[in-house]
Amino acid sequence: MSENNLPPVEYIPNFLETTLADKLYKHCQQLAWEQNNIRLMGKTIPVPRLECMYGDEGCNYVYSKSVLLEPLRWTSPLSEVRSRIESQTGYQFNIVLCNRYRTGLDSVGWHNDNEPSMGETPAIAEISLGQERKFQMRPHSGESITDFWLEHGSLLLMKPGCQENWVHQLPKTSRALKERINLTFRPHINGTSS
Ligand SMILES: O=C(O)CCC(=O)C(=O)O
Ligand SMILES: [Fe+2]
Repeated sequence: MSENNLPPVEYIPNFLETTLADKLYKHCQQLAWEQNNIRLMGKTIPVPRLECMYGDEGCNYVYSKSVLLEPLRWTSPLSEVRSRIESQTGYQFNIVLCNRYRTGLDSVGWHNDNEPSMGETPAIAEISLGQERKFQMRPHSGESITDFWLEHGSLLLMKPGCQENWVHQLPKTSRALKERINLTFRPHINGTSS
């Protein structure tokens, strides 16, 4: 794959109208946020953000081989936004992994989302709420970085092929930033398509 290729994503600013995005943001601030830890070389390291997961029953999710997330039951607002994303993108999602970046120092490092529980070549859809943040993508074996600025109410759709060939991150910044909440809708092989 050429390094000059652009990542297979679709970015839709204002996917949610501002009043709906504001309402959803307020709702998401009340979700069951947790501080998780990963185990790395015998050490326990707190992940630099808060997390929680909602979804269909039985759709457990494991990442970094050490964090097990069990889905809480869909709330109505999360379920409504899932339906809206499904009907506009044509992809199906069984879980939503939610991230809360409290300040610019909260982040997620370079990675791809390739957990086997998502099945082969998954599409992942991300809704951003609150503080706009820089999100970066680069080819797995390449240096050229594409920056996206993810705005309040936007949708970033990572299409099939993205997780296989690209990595992404939300870098830390020392700028004084407010909080951002991100909702990542994912498929799950144990999910029932409805
Ligand atoms: O917050 C973001 O935009 C990225 C989150 C992410 O990459 C993930 O949850 O796997
Ligand atoms: Fe990710």
